[in-house]
Amino acid sequence: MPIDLDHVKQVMKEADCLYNQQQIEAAMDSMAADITQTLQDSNPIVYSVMNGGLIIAGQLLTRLNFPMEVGYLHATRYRNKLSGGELFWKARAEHSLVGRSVLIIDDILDEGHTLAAIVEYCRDAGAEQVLTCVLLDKRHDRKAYEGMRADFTGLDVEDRYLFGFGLDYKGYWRNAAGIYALKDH
Ligand SMILES: O=P(O)(O)OC[C@H]1O[C@H](OP(=O)(O)OP(=O)(O)O)[C@H](O)[C@@H]1O
Ligand SMILES: Nc1nc2[nH]cnc2c(=O)[nH]1
Repeated sequence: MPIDLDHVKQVMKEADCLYNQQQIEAAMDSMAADITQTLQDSNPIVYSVMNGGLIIAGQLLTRLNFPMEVGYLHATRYRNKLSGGELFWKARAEHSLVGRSVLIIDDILDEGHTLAAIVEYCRDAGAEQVLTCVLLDKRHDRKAYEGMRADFTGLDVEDRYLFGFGLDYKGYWRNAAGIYALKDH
């Protein structure tokens, strides 16, 4: 069934803006400095996790001024729904990961099952080190394992359904230049 675009627009009107573009840019500057310090001499392969990682990866990568290869992985467990299910792989790595440093960039660490599975996949494929970077870490106690954190985190965020800056509401608003929380969620 096609989605009602008036509903999509209404969702944005009623949403709460949790972080604006300026705040996100400051967080990306800070992450870029930390990533540079850690990875600048390691010739990493940097993967964006599609689809949500697209915007943050694009904007973060231009802040990193050292040699790297860039690609994407595509794994999803929400599939435009508001709650997650089993992880479904759509595209795996094209490079050999043997002996390499790998940086995974995604929009959010929520329960963490997506990132945990991707890290395990890269390690199994022979990567020497696998580091993770997320714009957002959702605060709650439902993580895949206790104390789970990414190696680089932009902003902590409250436990609500979010969209914007890569995150979708039913496939829409990934393009929004801020982080928004759905009304009453
Ligand atoms: O920490 P988790 O609870 O596993 O959730 C985080 C994942 O959920 C979203 O992806 P989604 O499956 O919605 O696919 P998408 O990136 O195409 O929106 C997001 O981009 C992360 O990859
Ligand atoms: N759009 C969206 N995708 C998610 N994947 C995991 N958590 C979220 C969330 O809050 N919003």
